[in-house]
Amino acid sequence: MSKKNFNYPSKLKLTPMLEQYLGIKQNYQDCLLFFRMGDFYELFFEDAKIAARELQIALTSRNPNADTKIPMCGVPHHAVNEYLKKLLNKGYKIAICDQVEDPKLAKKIVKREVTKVLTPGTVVEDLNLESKNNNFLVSIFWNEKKQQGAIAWADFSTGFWTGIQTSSLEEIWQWLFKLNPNEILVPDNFNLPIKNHNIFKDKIRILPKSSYYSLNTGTELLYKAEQITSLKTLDLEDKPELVRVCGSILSYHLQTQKTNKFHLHSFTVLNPTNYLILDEITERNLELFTLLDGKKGPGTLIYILDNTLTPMGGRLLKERLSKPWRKVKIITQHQEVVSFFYTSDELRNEIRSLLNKVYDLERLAIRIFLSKTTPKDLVSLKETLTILPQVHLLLKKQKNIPHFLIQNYKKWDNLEDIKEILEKAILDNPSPLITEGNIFKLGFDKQLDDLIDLTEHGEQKLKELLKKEQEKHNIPQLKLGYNKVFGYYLELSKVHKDKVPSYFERKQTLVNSERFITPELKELEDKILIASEKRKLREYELFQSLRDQLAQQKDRFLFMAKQIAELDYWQSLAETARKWGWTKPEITTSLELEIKQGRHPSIEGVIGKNNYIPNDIILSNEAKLLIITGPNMAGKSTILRQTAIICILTQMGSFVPASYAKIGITDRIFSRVGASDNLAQGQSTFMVEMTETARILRLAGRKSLVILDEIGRGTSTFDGMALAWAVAEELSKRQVRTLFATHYHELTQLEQEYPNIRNFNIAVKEWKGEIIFLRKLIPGPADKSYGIEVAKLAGVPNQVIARAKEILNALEQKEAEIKKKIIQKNLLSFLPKTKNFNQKIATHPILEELKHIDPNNLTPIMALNILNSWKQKWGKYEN
Ligand SMILES: Nc1ncnc2c1ncn2[C@@H]1O[C@H](COP(=O)(O)OP(=O)(O)OP(=O)(O)O)[C@@H](O)[C@H]1O
Repeated sequence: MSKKNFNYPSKLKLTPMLEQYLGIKQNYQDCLLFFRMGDFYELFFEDAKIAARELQIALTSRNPNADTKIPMCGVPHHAVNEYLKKLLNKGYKIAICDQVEDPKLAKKIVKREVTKVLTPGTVVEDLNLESKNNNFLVSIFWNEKKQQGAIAWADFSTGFWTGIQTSSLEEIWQWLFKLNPNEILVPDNFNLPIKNHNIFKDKIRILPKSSYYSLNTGTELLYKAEQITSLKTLDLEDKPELVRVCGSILSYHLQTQKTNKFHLHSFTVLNPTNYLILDEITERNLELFTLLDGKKGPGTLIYILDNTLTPMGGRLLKERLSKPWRKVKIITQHQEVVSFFYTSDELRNEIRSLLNKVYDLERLAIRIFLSKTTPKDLVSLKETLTILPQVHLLLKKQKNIPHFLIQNYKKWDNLEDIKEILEKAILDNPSPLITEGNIFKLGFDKQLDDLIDLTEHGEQKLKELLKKEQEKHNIPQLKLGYNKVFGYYLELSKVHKDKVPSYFERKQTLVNSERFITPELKELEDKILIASEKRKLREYELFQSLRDQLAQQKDRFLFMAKQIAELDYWQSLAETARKWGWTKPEITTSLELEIKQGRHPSIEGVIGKNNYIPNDIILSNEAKLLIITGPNMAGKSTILRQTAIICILTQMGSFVPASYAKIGITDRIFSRVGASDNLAQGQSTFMVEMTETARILRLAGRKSLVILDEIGRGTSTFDGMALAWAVAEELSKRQVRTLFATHYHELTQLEQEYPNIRNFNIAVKEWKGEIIFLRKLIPGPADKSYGIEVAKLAGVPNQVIARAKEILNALEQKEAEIKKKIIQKNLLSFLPKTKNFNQKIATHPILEELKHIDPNNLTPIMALNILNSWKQKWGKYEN
């Protein structure tokens, strides 16, 4: 929503309240202004129309009888969060304008100020935050002249932020799609397709480049926020575009958080070479977080993988799944710890039952620091802190702990001092609001104790005073009363007039009695009447001071939040491995990949352990590119995806769904799987397919893993096949580890020409005219397509199936025969040879060995041994 010039009807007669409203609204034109009036937040003019429509609440008018009406709607203040949540989800920016003085003390009109600005990408309150998801705000900058740009992203609710500078605009888009942020900041000169991009249009905030993206302001803000004196400290001295985007995020921080306190962690420049790069398309194709149709839940990898119990652990798991490691040392360190938790079910169960009671320490710490915490937050903090020492003790008791885990828990800080304060201070079930009192326990503060005593025992104290006066002057007839005019009074019948002491001040004379007050009674009355207000005020003061005290401990809280997240991550991977019978993979720096009895975890999760048929896959120097053929529905895509998923899991330090796996580290995984059109971006299905293929061919290297599913099928047979053929050749020549599923049977001839290409197919059986899927990957090409049989299975009517068969027969006999002759028999002989193919690589190792064997000098035993070694090496591809 952007309203540059806020207009209101000029004929409007302005009341002081409206004048105040308009004065404030001028500065928040791009926000919906929630204006506090008594127990309601009201919205006026255009804001009211939008809110009424979006929130489905009644639109009324402030001055129903006037000529020029003011549209208005409102929501009760105690339910405001629900409404805010809805508007944030729809991408609105909201300014909350509160009454900042006591209305009773206000001389004319109560003072109001905007106390916070909420935007979808910057909220830190528990509003629309999903506990196990990060809430990213992204900022982008592109310097057209230098052809250089940067992207940075921050989660204000956890303090995490990072970014990269790059000379590739495409890389910026990749990150943007992958992060799928809730809000995107861009400078006003940003003349790129993003502006028109349907997907992100509601999330974009266009900011003035000169102020938000200035290099000087960016540098100054970074100095202030990170408390540094040189950009070198953050490795930013040679990254001006990144400094600009960081600056824009910090400026936005100032604007929205309404505080000069920066709470983001130390900025780290992201180094992509540390990670296995999975672009957004690959994440989507492999259904890591969402299904292809965008839904979450069963069928996604995260659904199977996530056995975390804390929000921090859940977020960490997602982060690592989207960015697994690339360094063997790091992976094995984590793998050892996962193994440790895997082997002891008892320990894991105990840890799990403790972690289950831990709250979101990370977000609690940030809310405390930003003074946005509630009494309930402090109860959650207290409960979390009671768990920490128990987890610590449990870990300390264990034997044979991996060194990496010891390092982790040695630095453990149980935060016992904070726990003690909270235990003394906060009630177990405090009031949800900080202004309502009823937050603190007795014994925490003497002044508050007196006030609580008065509010809760005032009546008793009055009775005690009465008794004292009765006994002192021997007038048991003295009574206590109350009326609105005098408040509390002492009453005595006229009969005992002579017993009235001199300090009793007469207030009223009735027919038979007289009413008095005493200085002591007056003082007690004042105390009682204002004690309740005073108590609220005192509790508010105490809460603020406790919050400030806790805010200073932010780094300790965040450190422990990290420890807990890490622990939760390990136990979760161990739990998943146990649940699904996964094994620990071997990791190597070679380019090999060997998976025995591999399964697709998400499909297995849906169809059940017993219904999944495992498969072996070997990629080696001699089998770098596997051409996988087989009928529709046989399981080609599944095997492609499961191989990629097993690599990803390995590099997260996880166990994998296989009986054995040896995985050579991968730097990038590329996928071209299935039809995904991007009509929103104005591209056809075939165009998307080719754009993705082009990207793979540009970026894939020997350490990458490429999975290609039926490329070229979106165009005419010859065009498509020619493209698929050429792409396979290219990847084979570049020795990129590739799984290539295709329906073009002609491609299986590539095996004869390229020594690192191998044919595989997924076996099916025909039985009484029906097709039975065996789901087994076996060497060699598939014999036929079975397209019509699969169509029959899908319920295509019998008459259509029968007719299709007729047509197929005819085609096969006549035209198809001619084609077959040309394509299948002679294709290799008449296709032009490719250039620059390295013959040395192309030679099959067996042939290479044969060259050096002299049969005349071989004994039968030696010959048998050689044969045996070949059998061991090459005989794996048996049926
Ligand atoms: N190994 C397996 N064990 C059990 N079920 C499997 C296995 N592999 C695949 N399936 C089941 O078969 C379905 C189809 O598999 P998949 O999509 O991989 O086939 P495909 O050969 O790629 O088909 P198409 O060529 O039509 O795209 C999967 O959704 C899954 O339910």
